[in-house]
Formats: sequence, C-alpha cells, structure tokens
Amino acid sequence: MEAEAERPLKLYFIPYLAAGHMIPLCDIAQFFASRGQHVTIITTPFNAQTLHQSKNFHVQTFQFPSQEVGLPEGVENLSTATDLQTSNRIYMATTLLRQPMESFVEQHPPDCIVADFLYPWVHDLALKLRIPRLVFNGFSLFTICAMEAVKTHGIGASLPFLIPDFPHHVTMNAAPPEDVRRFIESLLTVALKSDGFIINNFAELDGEEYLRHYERTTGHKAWHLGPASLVRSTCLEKAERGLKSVVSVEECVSWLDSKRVNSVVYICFGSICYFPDKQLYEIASAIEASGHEFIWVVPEKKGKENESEEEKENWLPKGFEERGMIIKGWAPQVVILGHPSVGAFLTHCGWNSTVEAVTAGVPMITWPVHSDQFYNEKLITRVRGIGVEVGAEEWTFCGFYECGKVVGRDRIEEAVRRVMDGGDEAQQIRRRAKEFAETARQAVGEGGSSYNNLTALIHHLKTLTL
Ligand SMILES: O=c1ccn([C@@H]2O[C@H](COP(=O)(O)OP(=O)(O)O[C@H]3O[C@H](CO)[C@@H](O)[C@H](O)[C@H]3O)[C@@H](O)[C@H]2O)c(=O)[nH]1
Repeated sequence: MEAEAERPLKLYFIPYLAAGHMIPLCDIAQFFASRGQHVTIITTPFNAQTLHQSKNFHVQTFQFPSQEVGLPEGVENLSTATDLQTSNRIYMATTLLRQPMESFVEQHPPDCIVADFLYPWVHDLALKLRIPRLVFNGFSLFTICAMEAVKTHGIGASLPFLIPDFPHHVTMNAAPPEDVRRFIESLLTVALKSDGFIINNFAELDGEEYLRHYERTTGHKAWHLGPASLVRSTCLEKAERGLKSVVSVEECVSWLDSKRVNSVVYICFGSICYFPDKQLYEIASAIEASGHEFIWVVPEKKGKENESEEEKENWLPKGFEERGMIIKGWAPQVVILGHPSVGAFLTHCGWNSTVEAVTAGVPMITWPVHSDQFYNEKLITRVRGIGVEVGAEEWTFCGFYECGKVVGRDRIEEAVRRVMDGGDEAQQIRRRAKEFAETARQAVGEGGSSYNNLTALIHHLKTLTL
C-alpha cells in the first residue's frame, strides 16, 4: 500500500480548443508534470503542434472533424477564426469530438480527469468511471464568485447592479446577453458538482476574502495554482505559447531595448476579439493624440479578394505606423509584457492577459469586451487598484458575439494618459502593480501559496484514488 501511495497520479487534461483556454490549462498540466505526476493532454493534431516545446507530458490526439463541419484543414482552434460562422463550426466540431474522446478515456481510465467547463459531458463520464473530476474555465475566482452571486440572486438582466453579498461593493454596468448568461450559468452548475475548480491565479490576487466567500456560499473547493505563465523559465520558451508568433522575439526585444523604461503602451485584445476598422481607427487616433509609442497586436485580417493595400489599411491614420510596432497576427505577449520599456497594457481583460500583466508588474488600461472580462476589470481597477478603466460598458466584438458599438477616442486617450503621464495616481498604480508581481513570483516558488496548494491537491487526489 505504501508503494502504491508513491505511484504518480495518472492525470488526463482536456483543454478547450481556444488559445485562452488551452495555454493556461496546458501550463498547469506542466505544473503537475514537473512534480512527478503522469500527465496526458487530450487534443487535436493542429493544437498538439502548439505543445511541442515540452517533453514531460504525453499528448493523445483525435482527428478534428473538419469535413463534417465544413472547415478547411488546420482550422482547429477558436483563435484562428476571424468570423462568427467559423467560430460556430469549431464549437460544433468540439461537440463531435466527445464520442471518440469519451471512448478513449473509458478504455484507458486515469486516476483523475481535468477538463474545461465547456465540456460538461465529462461530469457523467467521471461518475461512470468513479474517478475525481476537476474543472478549469480560465476565470479568476473573483469572477466565478460574481457569476455565482448573480446566478443565485437571479439578477443581472437590468443595469446597473450591485454584486450581492460581496466582500467589496462592486457595481456592474454591463451584463451579458440573456442566452449567453443562461449558457454560462448552466455550465457553472455542472462545474459545481465536480471535485473542485482549478484557478489560474495566485490566492493573494483573488484575495483570502473571496476564497472564504466562495467556499462559504457554494460548499465547493477551489485550488489556486497560478500564474500559469510562470511555469516556464526562459523567454524563448515563453515566445512559443499558443500559436506561432509572426514576429521574432529578437525583433520585439531589440525594438523595445531602444525605448525608455515605462514609455511604451502595449495593446492587445486577446485571441478571439476582432474590432471593425472604425474601432481600430479610434484606438489609433487616441494613441496618436497621447503621444506615446506603442506595440499593437491586430488580428490578421483575411481581407476580401481584390482589396487594395489602401483599403486594407483604412483604419490607420497617416504616419501612425512610424511611432510604433504593429503586429498583424500572433505576438510573443509574455515576452513583451516582461520588458521594462512597457509602461502600460491596453487590454480586453481576458483573464490570461490580466494575470500575465500582473505577473510582469505592468499597470492596465482596461477595456472589457465580453464574458468574464467585465468582472476582471472590477478586480483590477476597483478592488486591487492596478489599472484604470476606459469606460466600456457593453459587450461588443468577439468570436461569438457582435454589436455595432464603438468606444470613442477621447475616452481611450484619457485612460492612457492617466496611467502613462506619471502623476500621483499613476505612480501609486505602478507601485501596487510591482508589489503584486513580486507576490506572484513568490506564489509559484517552493513554499509559496500556489506551490503549497499543488502539493495539497496532489496529496488530496492520492487519498481519493490510490
Ligand atoms: O498575439 C497574441 C495574443 C494572445 N496571446 C496569448 O493568448 C492568451 C489570450 O488569453 P486571454 O487574455 O485570456 O484572452 P482570450 O483569448 O480572449 O481568452 C478567452 O478565455 C479567457 C479564459 O477563460 C477569458 O478570460 C476570456 O474572456 C476569453 O475571451 C494569453 O495567454 C496571451 O498571452 C499571445 O501570446 N499572443
């Protein structure tokens, strides 16, 4: 029995096919692998290629049903979609993957299964196999608490609303469309039947008060194991997170090396948000007016056939490109954020981007677009004081939702100035951001909060299964 307890856990990880979900869950899988556990990541061939950098876990692939859903070969990740139809087809494909994945797991059962909350079917599978199941959805615990509170109290349809029973007074000015809210709430209900949530954050950023609040109001367990982006140690490895970068790390670093400390605004809206030209033009005009240099990641546009160069770039004010670096496609975000010349991050508040900025000690200019991002913004600005808001109050553009609203240049410019122009407020925000970065680093080091949580979780799973 003693020897059995020493046996590594056999763990299956099933990440959702979107960069914002895959990157952190695969990083977290590596945390387990680095502690001697036997890890298998279950995914599709194209997504498996993005995992080449590590040898300490196994990958089990299943053919992506491209033909069945009418997609070209190689489009297997939500982050490679640039229109709603493609996104819907990828979602459809993930439902078709259930059957082959399920039968593989049944034939080769693990000790525990860790799956994205967008795969609620794993609940029944784990019950059938009598194995523990952990859930990952890539959200902060703060956001999960907020969503739970909104669900329990049946609020959120009319605005503004105060999140009920919360340790802080947090007023929300944005609500999801009713059908999306119901969908997320149904997934959360299934997630709460699991053996616990895995959170890509460190406990100090969500705060003890939210951990206690969560456990008290739900009776469910949450394990802070992040920041996931700290799993790897060298820049070159970090450059390969997610999709392939269209610029080299060297090019980004040498451009940033030529700039002053804290002088550059980094702009990126994650992997599934794409703005129309008129919104890009407002951003460009605001940055131009602020006078700051920038690195701006713009999703690669497919462009219509016969579109002239001028038509393709009609969102750029004249001469604008000269004062910064525009990256069309995928950028080495973690490397950029980690460079001392970067003084602020204009972000959509996707949770990965948020926690990566915190880890780098970079203040945020917050512009939520959809999903959990509006809650993340409140944690950053109102609760932890490490960013300022642009003032976006509505769901706008992303892979599964579109509306025609545009945020005007004046609001963007004002927020950029508040963080970049070095006044008292900016200095305090920067100081707090640096303190959280230090805490993040300590959390994943030996004896830190996330490190200890992982030790406790592995022990807990062993007592349940071995
Ligand atoms: O050019 C790029 C663009 C993105 N990234 C990385 O891609 C990830 C993007 O994740 P995130 O910032 O969370 O944004 P989304 O891709 O929008 O993530 C989705 O998933 C997140 C986790 O569930 C949610 O918080 C978001 O709202 C949801 O949109 C991050 O690790 C980035 O570092 C790059 O490396 N290079």
